[in-house]
Amino acid sequence: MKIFKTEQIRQADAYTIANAPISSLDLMERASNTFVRWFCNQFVNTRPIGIFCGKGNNGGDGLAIARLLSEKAYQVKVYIVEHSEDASEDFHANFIRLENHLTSFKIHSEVDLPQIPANMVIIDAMLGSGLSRAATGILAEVIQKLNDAPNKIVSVDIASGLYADRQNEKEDAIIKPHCTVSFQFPKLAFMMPQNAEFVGNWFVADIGLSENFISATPTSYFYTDKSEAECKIIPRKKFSHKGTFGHGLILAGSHGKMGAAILSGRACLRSGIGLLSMHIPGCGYEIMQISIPEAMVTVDPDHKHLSKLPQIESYSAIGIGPGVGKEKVTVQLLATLLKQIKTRLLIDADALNILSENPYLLDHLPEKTVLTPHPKEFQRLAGESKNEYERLELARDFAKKHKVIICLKGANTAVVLSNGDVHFNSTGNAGMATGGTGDVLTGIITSLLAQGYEPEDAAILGVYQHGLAGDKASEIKGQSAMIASDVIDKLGW
Ligand SMILES: NC(=O)C1=CN([C@@H]2O[C@H](COP(=O)(O)OP(=O)(O)OC[C@H]3O[C@@H](n4cnc5c(N)ncnc54)[C@H](OP(=O)(O)O)[C@@H]3O)[C@@H](O)[C@H]2O)[C@@H](O)CC1
Ligand SMILES: [K+]
Repeated sequence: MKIFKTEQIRQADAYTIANAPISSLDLMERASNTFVRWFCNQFVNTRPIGIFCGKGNNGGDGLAIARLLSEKAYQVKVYIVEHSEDASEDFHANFIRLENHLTSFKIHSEVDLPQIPANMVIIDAMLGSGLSRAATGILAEVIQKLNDAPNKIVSVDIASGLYADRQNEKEDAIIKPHCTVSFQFPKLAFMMPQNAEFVGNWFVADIGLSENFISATPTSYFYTDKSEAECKIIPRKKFSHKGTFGHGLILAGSHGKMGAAILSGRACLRSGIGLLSMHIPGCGYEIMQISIPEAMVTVDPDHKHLSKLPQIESYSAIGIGPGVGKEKVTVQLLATLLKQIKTRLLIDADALNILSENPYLLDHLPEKTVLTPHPKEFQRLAGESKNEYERLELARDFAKKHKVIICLKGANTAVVLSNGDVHFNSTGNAGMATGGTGDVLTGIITSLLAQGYEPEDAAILGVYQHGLAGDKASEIKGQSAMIASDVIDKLGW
């Protein structure tokens, strides 16, 4: 799914109005109807509803929603926050339509703020994608009051006060909704973990903006949902044999960190690879043979660390990093690998830290190498950033400069391609913030690379499947009890 910036959403809106043809007022009615259908599935009409409207089109949606809900026998109270003398045309039209149904209350200043009954559901329609500056004055006061109340808040399109695609200041007044119903597209702001409390659970309501416009308009931001991920899966043909699905090599482990090697190896095998070899230090030989009988093992001459690159010509993909440490001999091994490798490569964990500490190696990265840093590893690699928007830009620049693919791990892991495109992931949960899940991801993506998936697809699909398996694991174990091995157990598609 594409993610558009505010200006592009406005253009999609205008294009639809001009070409559908549909009037802007009817489009607002359609959007409001879509919202109401969603809302009625969530909340019964015995609960009072309080709708807080601004005076732009977001407020216009609020007024139309108020009328439509009251037609469905909801008890609705409408509050109009008088932040401006002027109102948008469609706000005005809906204000007139509403007058036959309901009286509205105007909020000019603090004294007009209403008492909010404890069971009232709040609909936030004060400011939408037209936010041009931080909410201040009476808007900020209403936002503060609603945030302080224990009531459920549902934001229309986007939380009032939250910029759709740029950074807010720390002190900005922003609604903290339980959920957001966004029209047609998710907003870039929803992808930023720092905004979690200003988004809540979010849903996209299709309001029928022009398909032609959407498909013809380029964007650098995408959201990988189920249908997009499933399209990438290459079906296994009936007459396949193990040679069909590649032979991967994972270089992993050191004394005390053989678990990382085991997790990545198991995940690799559970993700469809034909054959897997593991190159590990001497101390891990028996551990590995017993833990993963399906894997072939080559043993490094060094007992505790990886020091010597094995023969690599026969492999269709190589993954390196989980648990390898940063010993001098391992730095040397990575440098040799980068010189010799002619196949697909993934670099993770300590191997990324080796790159950060030896930046000359960055110039030797093969094109479309997949890097899987968590935020701290990325910071070591590319430098500090003030916020998540800045970090994303840094990742895009880094990916373009070094022609690599970066999976920036976190909630909504961002897969940044070497052309600067960003694919945010839709699966995964906080239960995956536990040791070893990164090693699992290394195994999955190495497996897909070895099977012949293009590196872009391997990264996007691998990240998606990793999160999906995490979601399945959390359903059974719960987020706090699940561990990385549970994620591996739930792999499979
Ligand atoms: N996507 C779609 O196709 C559809 C979108 N629809 C809906 O339209 C919404 C966007 O509407 P919108 O452009 O009128 O913007 P919205 O946020 O309601 O109003 C902003 C108004 O307030 C002002 N203002 C801005 N910041 C301010 C501040 N801090 N404090 C005070 N004032 C501030 C600003 O004027 P300004 O002062 O900047 O000139 C403007 O007058 C969108 O979110 C969705 O709900 C649907 O109806 C149909 C289809
Ligand atoms: K809103």
